[in-house]
Amino acid sequence: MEDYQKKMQALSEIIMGLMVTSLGLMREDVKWLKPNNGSKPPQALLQLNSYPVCPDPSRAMGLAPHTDSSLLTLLYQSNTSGLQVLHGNSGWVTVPPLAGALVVNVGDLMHILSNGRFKTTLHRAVVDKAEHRISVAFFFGPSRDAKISPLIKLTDHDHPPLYRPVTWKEYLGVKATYFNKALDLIRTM
Ligand SMILES: O=C(O)CCC(=O)C(=O)O
Ligand SMILES: [Fe+2]
Repeated sequence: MEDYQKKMQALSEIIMGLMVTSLGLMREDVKWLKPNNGSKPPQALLQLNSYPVCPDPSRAMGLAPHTDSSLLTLLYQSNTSGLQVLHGNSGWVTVPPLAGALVVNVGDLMHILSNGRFKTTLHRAVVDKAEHRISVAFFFGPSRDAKISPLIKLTDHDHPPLYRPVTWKEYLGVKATYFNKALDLIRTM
């Protein structure tokens, strides 16, 4: 488990770097991503999900629709389908498990950091009538003291910052109270 977490941490940092550079920025524009001069390293949480067999899946939900509060989430799912994402006019779309593949979910903090360029993903988990399903979610977030706000280089007169600065801890508090309305609550305009 420890080894898994270390590998997920390293992979998250690589994906995070690629996402930042895809916005035309440098990794250095996100100070806490490459900790030096005493700044704390990025944090993460591992969550193990277990969905028992359900005789009538139409009458139960494994995990209610939500967005993750992380920057990004690396999700391993066993070979039973269950994860669904809300996709425009298509409604809930199943993300089938692929052997050897992980699902990468954009979380709320990435939405904030990118000033809405990367959209947080609304998703849910449904249950199966024949198979017990498990999934392992690795939530990657910023260092404890980092205030996450839209990256300054992504904002200008025409693109003002849409969100106020928050730490991960503060944001989790807002989320615990307001759930799927949390992102709207820290919106500045
Ligand atoms: O089990 C799944 O596929 C989804 C899990 C999930 O969304 C979560 O742990 O936040
Ligand atoms: Fe999730």
